[in-house]
Amino acid sequence: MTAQQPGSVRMFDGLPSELGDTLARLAAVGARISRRIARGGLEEHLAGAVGTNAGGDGQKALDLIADEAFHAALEGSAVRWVASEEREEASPINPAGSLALAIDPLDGSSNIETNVSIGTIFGIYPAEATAEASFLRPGHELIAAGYIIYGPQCAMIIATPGGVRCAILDPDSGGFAPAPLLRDIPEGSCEYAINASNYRHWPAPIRAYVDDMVAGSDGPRGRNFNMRWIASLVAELHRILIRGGVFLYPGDDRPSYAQGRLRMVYEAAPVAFLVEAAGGAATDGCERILDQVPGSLHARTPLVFGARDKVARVATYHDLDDTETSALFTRRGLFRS
Ligand SMILES: O=P(O)(O)OC[C@H]1O[C@](O)(COP(=O)(O)O)[C@@H](O)[C@@H]1O
Ligand SMILES: [Mg+2]
Ligand SMILES: [Mg+2]
Repeated sequence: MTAQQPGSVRMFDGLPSELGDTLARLAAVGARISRRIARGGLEEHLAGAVGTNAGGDGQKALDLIADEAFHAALEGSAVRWVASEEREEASPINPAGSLALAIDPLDGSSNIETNVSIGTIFGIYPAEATAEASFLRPGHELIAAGYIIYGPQCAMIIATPGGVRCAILDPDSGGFAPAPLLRDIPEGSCEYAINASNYRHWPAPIRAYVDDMVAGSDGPRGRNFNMRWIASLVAELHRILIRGGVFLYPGDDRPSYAQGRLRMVYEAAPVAFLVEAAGGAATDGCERILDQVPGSLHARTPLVFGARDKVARVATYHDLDDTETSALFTRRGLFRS
């Protein structure tokens, strides 16, 4: 692999130049954030609390550092609008720009001080005359989506209608190097990811689905499963792209969690676009994420994504009637795999 300088457009060969340039700018910022994370705790405390964002989440220092760095890097670019998790309203950048960028500048903020993988998630639409028209639209209108993962290895994964690209940051040169293309999401994994501490708050179909996996070889699925929960969406996504499995963040009955925790515009839609490009599926439990239109910039949605067969199975639990979802798993023989 040949290392390239951050921001080099070679990584984005074959893409329209304005899109390639925008992605190169995101890559350059990602490389700088990765270095800053690696030095976290030496000169600065990146996990220090600094405020609250429009979604009501506490903001950490790195949330704002990343948000400001991405906005600054887009000055003079083809980006007309930026919608960020950290800003209540979308920001106008270049009135003549043709692109609209939705971004979660720093995903997995609760993990900053724990030295666990965190990331940046983004989706790019053709820009419209207003921010609302640019972002409040179905995700299938995205022209690119991707993420940068800041982990033991920093990698950037991008999906366009032409396929999925992967590049890895060479820490010696400071440049991204193209890496072999990922395969489609593997089927047959026994791993699922969900924050099980919310079990008592979940709707009955999600409880039934998880009950049947927890029952393992003694239950209707007749096999054992393994659970993972990193609490960094990018890290769960990266694992699922590499190894398969399924991720669930359902709506639940906690105050303000009726639509789950994850936001449609800059988390769920870009993730869904990428997962579908990698041969997987993404739904809100039943319906395809990419067909849904968010009602506002920070609207939440339940999110289920991963291997197609697993995501489809979650939907089948929503077709069961109440007596079946509330029954003990031994009564759901229907789902024996
Ligand atoms: O703490 P919980 O409820 O398990 O939620 C974890 C989820 O929240 C997130 O951290 C939300 O993203 P932000 O860190 O960008 O707010 C996801 O990365 C993760 O999947
Ligand atoms: Mg996030
Ligand atoms: Mg975030």
